[in-house]
Order: sequence, then C-alpha cells, then structure tokens
Amino acid sequence: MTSRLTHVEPYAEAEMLCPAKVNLALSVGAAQENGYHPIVSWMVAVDFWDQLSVQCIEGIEDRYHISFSEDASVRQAVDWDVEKDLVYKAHQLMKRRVEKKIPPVEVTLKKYIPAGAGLGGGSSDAAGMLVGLNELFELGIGDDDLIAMGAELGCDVGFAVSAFLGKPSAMATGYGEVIEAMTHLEPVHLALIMPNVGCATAEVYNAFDEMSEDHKDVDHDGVWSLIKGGKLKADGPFNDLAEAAEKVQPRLGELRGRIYEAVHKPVHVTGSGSAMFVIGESKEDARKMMDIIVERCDVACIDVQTLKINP
Ligand SMILES: C[C@@](CO)(OP(=O)(O)O)[C@H](O)COP(=O)(O)OP(=O)(O)OC[C@H]1O[C@@H](n2ccc(N)nc2=O)[C@H](O)[C@@H]1O
Ligand SMILES: Nc1ncnc2c1ncn2[C@@H]1O[C@H](COP(=O)(O)OP(=O)(O)O)[C@@H](O)[C@H]1O
Repeated sequence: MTSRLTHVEPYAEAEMLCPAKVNLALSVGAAQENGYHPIVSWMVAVDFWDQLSVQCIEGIEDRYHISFSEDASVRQAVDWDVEKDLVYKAHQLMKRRVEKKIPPVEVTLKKYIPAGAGLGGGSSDAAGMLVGLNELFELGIGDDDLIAMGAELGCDVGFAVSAFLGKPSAMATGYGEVIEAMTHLEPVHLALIMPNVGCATAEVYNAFDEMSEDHKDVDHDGVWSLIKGGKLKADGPFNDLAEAAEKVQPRLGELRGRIYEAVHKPVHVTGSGSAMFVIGESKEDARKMMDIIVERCDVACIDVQTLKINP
C-alpha cells in the first residue's frame, strides 16, 4: 500500500508514500509545434519514496512544510517557492475542481527522491496530493478523472496517479500522459545511482533537439517487445534522452563509464537524468552492485525493486 488514512474525528490525516519512477525504456520522437515531444515509455514505480502527510487543521489557512529529509541519500535544498511546488499546484487544482469546499490542511512533504533526477519525485508528490485529498475528503473522483487531472500538472503525473491506484507498470504514450497500465510485471531489481547533480527536463529535451539530425518516429514496437519479453535482461533498457542528458551534465558520461568498469553491466539513464540504474539478476545481485558502486564510484546508490501490481 502506498497510502494510509487515519480518521480520528474531528481530525483526519492521509499519509502517502510517493514512489519514484524509472523509465525502463524511453523512445522520443521529434518535437511538435507546441514544443513537446511524442514519447513511448515503459514506466515502473519502485520502492523508494517521498513521505507526504495531509492533515485537517483548525483555522482558515493551509500550511505547507516542504523539505528534504536529513537522512536523504542525496542532500539537496528546496530551492523553489511553495507556489511552484507540484504538491501546492495539485492542491489548488483540486480546490478549483470540486464544488464542495476543502477545509484547511497542514501539508508536510519530507523528500528523499532528488529533484532533477529523472525519478519523477515532484510528479509523484503531486499524484499523492490528488489521491490523498480525494480519499481524505471523500470527493468521489474516479480513477480516470484523477489521471486526467494529473496530466494537467505535468506529463508524468498521470502515470504517478496510476501507480498510486495499484498499477506501477505502464506504457506511456502521447506526451507521456496516455497511460496503458500493465496487468503483469516480473519483479525488476535495480541498483539505482543518484549523482549529486541534477538535469532540468526542458534543457535535456532542448539538447535532444539540437543533437537529432534525422527526426525519427517513436519506437512503439521496441518498447512493447521489451515489456512483453519476460524477465528483463541487463542490456534490455534503452533511453533516447541518455546522450542529451550527458551533454547537459557531462559528469554523467564519465560516471557512467566508471560504474560500468566497477560492475561490468550496462548502465542506463532514467528519464532526462541524472539518475542511472543497473539491472540486477535478483535482490541480492542488485544489493551487491550497490555496495560495489558506493565503495568504488563515490556516488549515492541504493537497491530498489518494482512495486507489486494491486489486482
Ligand atoms: C523525461 C520524462 C520521461 O518520463 O521524465 P523526467 O525525466 O522529467 O522525470 C518526461 O517526459 C518528462 O515529464 P515531466 O517531468 O512531467 O515534464 P513536464 O513537467 O510536463 O514538462 C517539462 C518540460 O519538458 C519538455 N517535455 C516534456 C514532456 C514531453 N513529452 N516533451 C517535452 O518536450 C517540455 O519542454 C516541458 O516544458
Ligand atoms: N515536490 C517537488 N519535488 C521536486 N521538484 C519539484 C517539486 N515541486 C516542484 N518541483 C520543481 O521541479 C523541478 C524538478 O523537475 P524535473 O527536472 O522534471 O524533475 P525530475 O527529472 O526529477 O522528474 C525542481 O527543480 C523544482 O523546481
């Protein structure tokens, strides 16, 4: 479960674990007139989370506390205003959407997922807020509408909502907002590497445009055959944004080389970077690689696995 509701009248609280996502495959087409790129991606949610709590309070104003946890693997500061936070934006969107008035809440977001990592942390926090408010105030918004609301906040937010609803593996198409949830998922074990530098998504897509001479179509079949191909092999994942991410953040290419030297397995970039991952044969294998990477590569690394599908 990724959410928990505690009803102690008159106070009630929703606690949400907001999972990171990994793009196991990401195919990107040429930018459209609106500047956005069509994509086909196999996205999975993993057991690495931000913690979000939404609590009813007395008073008239909402309160927000947003910070990185002291014990986060990558220490960052929240360098954006509350009004720019996706949790705040999700809250405002929900208030506009429902006619029933939402009472004041105290929102506490404790972040572990680094920003600008291609792990969709902010998207997941936003999804947690939509799902949490819907449950807490019994707003009765259906799954498809919640996913559509997510897509208004960001291309990746619809997938994050779907993961909250028990579907942590999906093929995303359109600009990422069209979600086809998968009903079967072989567990995938990963060593997840989180460099202490971030990549801004828009910058990476711009670099992709500059680097792509011949504009190809998205590789729908390639992504689909990976999803349907049984146990994922270490060399299975691919990412059309990987080179662009390395152009934006040249340290990544060098680090990727060092990690490969240490574990002798392909090292993949998730989303627009900066995080990378190596596929393990098993939980033990992923953990062993994590130990080696932490020891030899001077970078934060944890072992994670895909969340189970909730039937
Ligand atoms: C690259 C991906 C892969 O899953 O993830 P991240 O690395 O950001 O986690 C996504 O496509 C990111 O989705 P998301 O992070 O929600 O993007 P948004 O906030 O909607 O858009 C940020 C910016 O990225 C660019 N953008 C985003 C999605 C898309 N299909 N084409 C784009 O060109 C646009 O320049 C946009 O202004
Ligand atoms: N709750 C949040 N968590 C992380 N980043 C957020 C959040 N809300 C807004 N942001 C903004 O989003 C930026 C990260 O976006 P992006 O590069 O797309 O992330 P990612 O690649 O991790 O999905 C941050 O630098 C910050 O300005």
